[in-house]
Amino acid sequence: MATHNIEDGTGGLDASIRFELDREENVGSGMELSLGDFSRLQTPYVSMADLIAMGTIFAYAHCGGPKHASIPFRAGRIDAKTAGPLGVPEPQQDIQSHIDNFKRQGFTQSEMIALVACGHAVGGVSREDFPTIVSDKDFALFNGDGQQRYTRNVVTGYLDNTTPNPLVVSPNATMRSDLRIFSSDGNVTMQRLAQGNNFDNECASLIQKMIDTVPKGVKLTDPIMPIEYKVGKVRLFPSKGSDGLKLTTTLRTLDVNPNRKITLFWSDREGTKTCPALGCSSESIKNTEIGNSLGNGFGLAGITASMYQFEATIDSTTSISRFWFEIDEGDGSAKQVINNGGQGYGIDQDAVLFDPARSAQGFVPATGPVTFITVAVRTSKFTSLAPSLVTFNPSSIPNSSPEFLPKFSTLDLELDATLPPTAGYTFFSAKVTDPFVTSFDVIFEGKVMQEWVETIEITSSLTPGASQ
Ligand code: HEM
Repeated sequence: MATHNIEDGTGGLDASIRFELDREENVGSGMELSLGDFSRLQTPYVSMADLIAMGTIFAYAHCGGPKHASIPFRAGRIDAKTAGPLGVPEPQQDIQSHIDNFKRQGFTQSEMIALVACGHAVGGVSREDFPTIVSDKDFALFNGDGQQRYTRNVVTGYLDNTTPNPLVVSPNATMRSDLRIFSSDGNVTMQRLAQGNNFDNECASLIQKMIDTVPKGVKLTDPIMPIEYKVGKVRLFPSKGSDGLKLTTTLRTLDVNPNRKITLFWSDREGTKTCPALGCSSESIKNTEIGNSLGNGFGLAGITASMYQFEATIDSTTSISRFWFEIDEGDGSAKQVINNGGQGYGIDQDAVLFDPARSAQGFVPATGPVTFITVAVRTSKFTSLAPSLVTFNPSSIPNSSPEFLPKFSTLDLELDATLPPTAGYTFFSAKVTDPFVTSFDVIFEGKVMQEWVETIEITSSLTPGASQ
């Protein structure tokens, strides 16, 4: 975001760093390593810039950032297609350059002082990148805590002259940028940060301001908070053991109640031949507690949530048009219906379906790691055109450059003679040999029929030695 210019709205957190790694001002391998880590989480819907913002929030929490000052996440950042202007501040620059640089980005002098202190509340300087700052060890921490964790010691240690921060005490006075910055207003800001919870609170709001600094025209969402009931991915496919269809989905609730029972209801696609007027039903088959660690957004927000799994058998002749849930908390209170404001959750089509039961991942001796993807097409809808896939490799690995740009590829499916037609469906399969593909869309007659199927949804393994 150091490229932002508040006057003309250009630059900001747009992941242009991926095209700027060879610049002098971006010395070191840290950025490339972080981009490599984040890149695997890119999806067709989540930009690298959003991942950098989210990574900052998680890093802050995981390094011991305070729970009372967590940073809200807003989404919607758009990745730059090319490098941005120069602008990352460097330690040898004079104080006026730093004040001007931060002003260009939209930060006052006092905000600059606090933000630099917040940034340097974790991490340190490595000798390899800055031998003129650190010469006696490989890595010198900013804080006097001796540990890689967030601490306001970067402020208190500076004020009481015990800080080991190399950008304050380096023998090379030219490189003491933190000293020049922290003292630039006569320590007024640093004194304020040392009081009460000021450091935690100001860091949270300034780091939020930093990650929400985006180019003009990019519109960020409101902070993303978990909704009370969240329906997960829905898959409908011909059952393997019977002549029916299988529907799998999940419902996430925001708390844990061991007495809770959730039932899935659905209505037919082709009228009400088999389901009673109030719908067919199936109880959840499993529930799992999620979110009790910092590893996900629930943990960060201090919430423990539950995920209920459903696996219902549907008559393939009547099929399914919509579904809903009924929740019994088991405490005598009235049952609650979760039905998308009365409309139910729709199944938009049952003609072309990704089939997780007939798809598999594994290792084929001749080819290496492979994913066999099967798609079921309602035999009555099948013309002569087979479905195809658009696959997504988030970081173009193994042929990736340090830019870690995602790669889309098209792959045709072929009629699969090993899978006899079942429940009115004919099966088509494709072999994906790129082990880095993380998701795909299923296309039929030029339309996206199944969007963003993730390869982690394929849980079956190939029998060793299979060649399929
Ligand atoms: C005038 C402004 C700044 C200067 C001159 C500066 C300078 C530096 C230098 C020289 C390093 C060592 C990098 C290395 O060894 O490869 C560093 C590390 C770091 N800086 Fe800054 N910085 C500034 C502002 C910021 C800001 C605003 C933040 C974030 C809010 C920040 C966060 C960090 C972090 C987290 C590290 C540790 C990286 C690690 O441990 O690998 N810095 N900074």
